[in-house]
Parts: sequence; structure tokens; C-alpha cells
Amino acid sequence: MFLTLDQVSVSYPGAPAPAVQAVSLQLAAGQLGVLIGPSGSGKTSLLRAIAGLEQAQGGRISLGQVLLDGPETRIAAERRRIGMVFQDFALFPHLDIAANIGFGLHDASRQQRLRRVDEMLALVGLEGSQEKYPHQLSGGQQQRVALARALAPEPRLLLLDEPFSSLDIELRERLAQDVRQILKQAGITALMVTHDQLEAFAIGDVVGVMQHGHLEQWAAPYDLYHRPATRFVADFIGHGVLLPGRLVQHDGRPAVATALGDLQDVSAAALQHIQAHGPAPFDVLLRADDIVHDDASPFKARIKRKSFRGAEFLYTLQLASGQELLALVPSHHDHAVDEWIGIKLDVSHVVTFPLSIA
Ligand SMILES: Nc1ncnc2c1ncn2[C@@H]1O[C@H](COP(=O)(O)OP(=O)(O)OP(=O)(O)O)[C@@H](O)[C@H]1O
Repeated sequence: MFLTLDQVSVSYPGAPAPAVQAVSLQLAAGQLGVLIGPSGSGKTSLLRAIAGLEQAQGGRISLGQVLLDGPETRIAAERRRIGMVFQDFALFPHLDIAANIGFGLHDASRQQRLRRVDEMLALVGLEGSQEKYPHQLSGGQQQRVALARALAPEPRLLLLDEPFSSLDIELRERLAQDVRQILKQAGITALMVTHDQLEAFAIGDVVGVMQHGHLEQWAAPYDLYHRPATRFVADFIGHGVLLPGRLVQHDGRPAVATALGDLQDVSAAALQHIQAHGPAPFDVLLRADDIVHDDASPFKARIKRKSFRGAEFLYTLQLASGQELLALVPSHHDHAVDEWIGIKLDVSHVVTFPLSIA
């Protein structure tokens, strides 16, 4: 692994609890990692510890074969060869784009510097912008220049802290895709912080969810969505509700009984997880895409709210018991609020949690 964090903790003087608590994660060379989590969960503090701007009070941080931070070692921030892009991405307004990008290339000759600036502008798709000034570029273009500036000195690792948060939503979505492509093309290993789940999924090979300084899960986006490790992750990532379930036998095979029928394809791993809860009932996670509209189904739900999302409607449904559910339904099925529709389950991964003791 290229970047390795082993039990890293960060505390601020006088704070009641550590901002980062025993976080371990790994990134392979060339991988893009993303940290998401609520405000104050410790994402920025972790990034700053990796950069060397904050001292880790416990644990180890290694990059390649080099121990950056450990019990007896501490390499200064400026010697870590780590690039950073922050949310305000302040470019120097009085310097042209070439000078902005070449700013960190202290040891290069003028010719090397110009060549590197050209390469970086080509990488971010802004060829020919050398002599422009930041105010002549759009927000998205300025952010690309900030990326080019961070990549120019060939950092071993790039850290990005909410790099798109000052841009409007449409631009953010487009730029997220572009940035992933640029970073992959540059072969750089990067770790980014964002608030935005879609952005995390668009960019990350691996995504981590933080809460109260803990890393709750560090996994591929698909696994995070379909196999959330904790209730918090299940709730934080995507639309989901929890429905009571219990283990039953269906034609001699284990199944999970719910108010919407039995789930029959229970994997061995899910079964093991359920059995570890003991014989008690448990909660089953149902995502909006696990619930399918089917007029022939005996299970009916009332449409409580609906929101149009282009290709789909996100319906908030209510069962006769009062239990609410979410369902994504193709938008050619346009039903009215208060209408009762047939629904059935189409769950590919059964995810369960022990009942919480309220
Ligand atoms: N310099 C500091 N001194 C004292 N406490 C700090 C400092 N920086 C952050 N904290 C505290 O550490 C905790 C984690 O903050 P951090 O900024 O790392 O979270 P975050 O997840 O990045 O939040 P956000 O998404 O709002 O940026 C918070 O409780 C915060 O108040």
C-alpha cells in the first residue's frame, strides 16, 4: 500500500474529545480516496495530519516506504512532498496563469518551468491560457488551474479539501468527473474531503465515512451503498429505511420475513451476520431502489410525497401500519399523491442491523 494510516489520532488542546480517533486506512498507488461525513467529524483534521500541518498524537502515517509521522519520527510538512488543494483555491490575482502554476517550481530552470506549465495546462484542458489572469477565467477553470498548480511540483500525494464547495452544483458535478479523469491520467494518489455523497461516489475508488472522529467504514462506493457496516453509514449514504425482519424457513431454506414479504436470497455472509444477533428480530435495510412498483403485488402503500428527478420519481410511501418507505420509480409511472400503489421487494443484498435499544 502507498498511503498507510495506522491508528492515527488528532487532539486539539482544551477540546473535550479527540478530533480524530484511531483512524486506520490504506490507499494503493494511483488510487483516489474520499472522506465524507457530517460537519465536525474530523475530515479536515485528518487531512491536515497527513499533510503535517497538525501533529498526530498517536499512530503512524507512512507514504511509500517513508514513515512521515510516528512515535519517534516527524517529517516536516514542507519535506513530505504532499500537494494540497483547498476550497477557496486562492490563485494569486496579480500573477498570470503560467506564473501561478509555476509558483512552486523553485529548483527548475526557466525552460523546465515553462515546459511543466504547458504540460499541466494540457492535463487540465486549458492549453493556451498561460498569459491570462485568474479573473479572466470561470470558477471551474480557476479550480483546474489550482489543480495544475498543486500537481506541477510532482507531489507524491495530493490532498483536496472540499475543492468544489464554492462552485455551483451543476459545475461541481461536471468538474468532479473531469477531476477524476485528470488525476487518473496523472497517475496520482489522492485523498479528498467532501460533504457531497454523489461527488464522493463520482471520484472515489474508495470512500470513507467519518463520524465523531471515527472512520466508520472505508470501502468501495458500491460496498458502502449496498453493504453499509453500521446504521450510521446506512443512514448517511443514500435513501434507506429500516423495516423489522425475522429469520424464517422458506421451502426449507433460510429467508427474512418482512411486512412486504419474504426475502429469499439470503447470502451465507448475511445469514451469519443475522445469526450473530441471536434469535431476536432485527432491522432490514431497504434502499429506495430495493422497492419496485408492481400493480399485481398484494402489498400496497400510499404515496405520501413525491419528488420528480427526471428519469425517476422518488416516492415517499406509507404502509397501512404507518411505516414509511422510499421508492425510486421510473418517471413514466406518474401516480398522484394519496394514491395506493402495489409494491414488492427486489433486494440484491440483504443488510441487517441488531435492533437498537431505544
Ligand atoms: N484548530 C482547532 N482547534 C481546536 N479545535 C478544532 C480545530 N480545528 C478543528 N477543531 C475541532 O475538531 C473537530 C473536527 O473538526 P474538522 O474541521 O476536522 O471536521 P470536518 O469533518 O472537517 O468538518 P467540516 O466538514 O465542517 O469542515 C471539530 O469538533 C472542530 O471543532
